[in-house]
Amino acid sequence: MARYEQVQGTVALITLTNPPVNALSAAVRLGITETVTRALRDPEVKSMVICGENGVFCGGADIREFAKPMSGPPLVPMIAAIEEGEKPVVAAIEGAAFGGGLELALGCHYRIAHSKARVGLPEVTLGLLPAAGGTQRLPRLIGLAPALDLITTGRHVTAQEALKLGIVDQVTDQSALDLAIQFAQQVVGQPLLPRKLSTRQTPCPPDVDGLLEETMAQVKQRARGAMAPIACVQAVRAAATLPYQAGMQKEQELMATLFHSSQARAMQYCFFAQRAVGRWSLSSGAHSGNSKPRPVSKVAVIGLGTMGRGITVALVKAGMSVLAVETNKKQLEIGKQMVSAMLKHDAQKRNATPRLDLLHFTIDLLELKNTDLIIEAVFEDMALKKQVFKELSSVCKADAFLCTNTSGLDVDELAAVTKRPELVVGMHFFAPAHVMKLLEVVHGSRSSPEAVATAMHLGKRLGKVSVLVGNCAGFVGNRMLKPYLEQANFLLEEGATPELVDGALEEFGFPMGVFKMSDLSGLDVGWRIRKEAGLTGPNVDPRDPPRRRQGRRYSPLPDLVCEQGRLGQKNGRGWYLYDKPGGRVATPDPSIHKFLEEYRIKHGISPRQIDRQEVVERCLFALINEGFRSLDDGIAAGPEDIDMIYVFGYGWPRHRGGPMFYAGMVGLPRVLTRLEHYRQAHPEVPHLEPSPLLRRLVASGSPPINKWRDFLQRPHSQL
Ligand SMILES: CCCCCCCCCCCCC[C@H](O)CC(=O)SCCNC(=O)CCNC(=O)[C@H](O)C(C)(C)COP(=O)(O)OP(=O)(O)OC[C@H]1O[C@@H](n2cnc3c(N)ncnc32)[C@H](O)[C@@H]1OP(=O)(O)O
Ligand SMILES: NC(=O)c1ccc[n+]([C@@H]2O[C@H](COP(=O)([O-])OP(=O)(O)OC[C@H]3O[C@@H](n4cnc5c(N)ncnc54)[C@H](O)[C@@H]3O)[C@@H](O)[C@H]2O)c1
Repeated sequence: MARYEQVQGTVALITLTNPPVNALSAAVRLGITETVTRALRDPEVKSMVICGENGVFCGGADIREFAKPMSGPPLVPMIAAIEEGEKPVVAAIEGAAFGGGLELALGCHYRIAHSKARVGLPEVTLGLLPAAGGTQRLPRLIGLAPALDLITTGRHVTAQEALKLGIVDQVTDQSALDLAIQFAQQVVGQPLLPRKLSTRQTPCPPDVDGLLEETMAQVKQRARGAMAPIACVQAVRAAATLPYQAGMQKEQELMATLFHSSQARAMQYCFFAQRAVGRWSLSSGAHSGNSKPRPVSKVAVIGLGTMGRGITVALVKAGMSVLAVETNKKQLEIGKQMVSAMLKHDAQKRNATPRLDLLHFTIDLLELKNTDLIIEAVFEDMALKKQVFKELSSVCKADAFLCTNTSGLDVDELAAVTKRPELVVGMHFFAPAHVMKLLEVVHGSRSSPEAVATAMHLGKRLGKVSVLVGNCAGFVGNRMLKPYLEQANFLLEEGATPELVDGALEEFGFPMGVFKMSDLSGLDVGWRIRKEAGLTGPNVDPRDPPRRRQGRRYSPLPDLVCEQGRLGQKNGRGWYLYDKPGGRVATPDPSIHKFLEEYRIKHGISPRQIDRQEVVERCLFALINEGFRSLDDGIAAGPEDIDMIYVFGYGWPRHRGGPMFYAGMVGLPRVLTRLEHYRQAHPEVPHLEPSPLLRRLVASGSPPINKWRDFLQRPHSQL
């Protein structure tokens, strides 16, 4: 797993050979240990170069090995042997040097990078810290503040930034390997001690404690309960305050607390799940491996509201030409101003030029005749969307794909009004569409594999995590959100306050609780949907009592709040009070408390003490239960799909792995028992009835999450 060659007479070239990313598996570590020992012993060899095969230096430790018993030579002594050796070693970094890969490079005496290479210590994103000396060597090389930044965020750094920071010694547009070999010959005989990072002092600012405290406070706030970022600060502190060996000891101790933690397992599960959801398949036998996307160069976006603007920005940022369409000149001008401003703002942040030349605006649908793919983002109104799809079907070229950004309407119903139902798919973006990483690609019953492949591929080009889902009301994400919102409202009826519910969910790790999130989205959005569904407004069945609709318990609280003119952040009043319309800082509102008290009195409800555990269980177990139903219906292909939808689209804390992974961590029998308990207490809430799949899994001994697919009633039946 490490190839040994002698080049230019005196240079030992060691190549890591473990495709696709040359991860440091046990075999690779053994290969490095043996080849380095050989080179150090060979009197003909004066220096060494370490590189990776196939244009990638090294993607770090082999993450798949973390779940198995450790075998092979450990990384720390392997890297120490390279650094301590008396022959200069140069790392030739092409592609990527991440995690253990960069730590290996830091053990080398020099680093040469290709201009397209990226480096970083992303262990924190796996629930770990860089534990092969990274927390001790990087600060000694680049200083305390930049090392804290890189290690606590895990961000990837370009070769140019790495050169500026001093992580690499040279960057080249040519072959990094050729330059490294040349370099390795030139440095023979030069003093090696100053190049050994373990011998250096960490460059620190005068107020070390102040910097560490400030960083710790920021990290704790960002971490939302994740342990790894905090351990990263503690480890880097050791690099600034302790001798090297004691720092290494601290690094190992901190790693020991993280390594087998549920958070690390959750985050490593997310790493692989994110990649797995890209490998989609349909019941027809079509799959990502045998279905080719069609090239798309011209895209149109219909509707330049909240979503259309974000989608347009995302497309332009990916270098695509976009024709943006609105109903009239006034709306078009507003949309144009907004999109241009968003692109300029984004370019300014990146010190780049906004690609306004890729944007075209029109109110004339006839201009769409050469477009390859159209994304409709008009109001959530089936009649309007059908009208738009009919027009698109007649004006667009026969093989153009027609996609809808609907949040949950029936994709088949839209496809049916076109002459090309096989080219219709859902592309459900999340707000703000140029920021949020999730794309639900909705497969209608007649969507072709080519249409699915093209939408999935387009999502990838936009930098999204694309997840293929089936067609049902709300698809996967919004369908599961319904019981979650419902439970939150019931908790208010029973005695909770918005801040109690939100506090419990934020403590769980969500960036904001359900009521703050609703205020942010706008309370009128759900109100409109409930009116259309006949749950409130003039279409309600007059025989329904106020707290019952369509045969089940219903809470009119959100409708009553809207009727008071409280629409959320947009007008400064929702479940909370804001300093001004559009304000972001939520303050508990005594008039909402009074309103809730009066409501309970009116409906004869005796408020009770509700604790945080009940909030988490009622809201999240109801959501998880619907996740099991979506799996059993074949609307979600697997638990990983649901988990990635929630992590990337709904702010589910990554260190808890997603709702389905979390259910497995809590224990399926416990989730079942608690749902049964709440169902008994609230017999009029069908969403609390444990799903048949959950029952089957528990009856089968609660198999691990990677076996759940074997228990599905209709695997892929809807896809
Ligand atoms: C009492 C107990 C004491 C316990 C103490 C234990 C001490 C243990 C000592 C450990 C020492 C720690 C060493 C180190 O600090 C830890 C690490 O290095 S962790 C790994 C850090 N690296 C990363 O996070 C990088 C991960 N990879 C990527 O970001 C990307 O893959 C890439 C390298 C940028 C390449 O991107 P792409 O080209 O887009 O390719 P893909 O992402 O699709 O990947 C292709 C394929 O490769 C698989 N893969 C990638 N990286 C790894 C890896 N590091 N290990 C295993 N597999 C990897 C990836 O999953 C893809 O495969 P697929 O999933 O599609 O089958
Ligand atoms: N807002 C969200 O958070 C969100 C998230 C995901 C999906 N969606 C979905 O995206 C779609 C758009 O939602 P939004 O929030 O952007 O709505 P919005 O009200 O902000 O914007 C809709 C835009 O469509 C334009 N429009 C209406 N009819 C049109 C027509 N015939 N031709 C061209 N333009 C037309 C309107 O002028 C308006 O600018 C909806 O289907 C919604 O359910 C919204």
